[in-house]
Amino acid sequence: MTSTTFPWLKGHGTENDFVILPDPDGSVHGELDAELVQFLCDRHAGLGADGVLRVLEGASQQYVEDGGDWFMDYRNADGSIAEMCGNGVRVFVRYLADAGLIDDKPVRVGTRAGVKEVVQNDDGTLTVDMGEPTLPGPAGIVVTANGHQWPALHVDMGNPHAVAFIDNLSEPGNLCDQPTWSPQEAFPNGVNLEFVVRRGPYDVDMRVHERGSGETRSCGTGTCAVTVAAAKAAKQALPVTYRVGVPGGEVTVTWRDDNHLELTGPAVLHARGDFDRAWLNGNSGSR
Ligand SMILES: N[C@@H](CCC[C@H](N)C(=O)O)C(=O)O
Repeated sequence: MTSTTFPWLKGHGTENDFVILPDPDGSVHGELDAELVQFLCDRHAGLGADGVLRVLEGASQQYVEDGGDWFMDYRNADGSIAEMCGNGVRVFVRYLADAGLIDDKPVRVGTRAGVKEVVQNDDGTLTVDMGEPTLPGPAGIVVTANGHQWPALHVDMGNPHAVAFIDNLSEPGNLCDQPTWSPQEAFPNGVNLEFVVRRGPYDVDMRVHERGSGETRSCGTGTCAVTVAAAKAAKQALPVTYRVGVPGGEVTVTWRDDNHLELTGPAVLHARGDFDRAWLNGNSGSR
């Protein structure tokens, strides 16, 4: 039996924004359903967000075998489940700290892409050990947007990314429209698409079309995928650190010599409230 009202918060990491749903033992939302996620993320009829972060205590989680102190149950705006969210996990830990649920020690957050350790830095940023990238291929992936085509590199950060280097960030046009890729079989479960301009040896800017959310103002796993693609393209030795600019700000990504990626960036909480499920039921006929 799920509760009639439930608390929510809003937060963002470089303007990749999320509805946070505290649900320590899973009793508030039960099996979080896609329709509720879609409603909460709706920018006109709901609260508006790129995704939902449900906060579960590690002990109650059932999704990852190797544990974690907390579990981040991440959903895209369309209600689909994704393995990992690099901006979301920083916002998740910001919430835990703000709620007094953790101290200032590193926290281990379970995700569907394994456990991620997050450190709160003295300057207010958070650093996430994002783990190792893989480059599953195949070679010859092509991404098409706005009548342009680019070769792209498949980088897996627990979730799938295709990274294309372009000349100008306006070339992909209106990324509200879904870009396409070939071969289709390269990404049977969909893909996050990054469009990148190199500004310097360790400096890039990007836009992203996220699987399940459309164009967003930032994507943390995407900034890691882009760092991998950029460092590989330039044949740079590890460790290497990049500044990655996104429409909503910038982050720093280090590809360490142990092959792990480390993502550092801000996380902000900016609103909270209580939601009455009756409103959802009452409004469902008018959508
Ligand atoms: N915005 C996130 C990524 C969220 C998941 C992605 N849309 C997917 O479906 O894989 C990030 O900051 O990493």
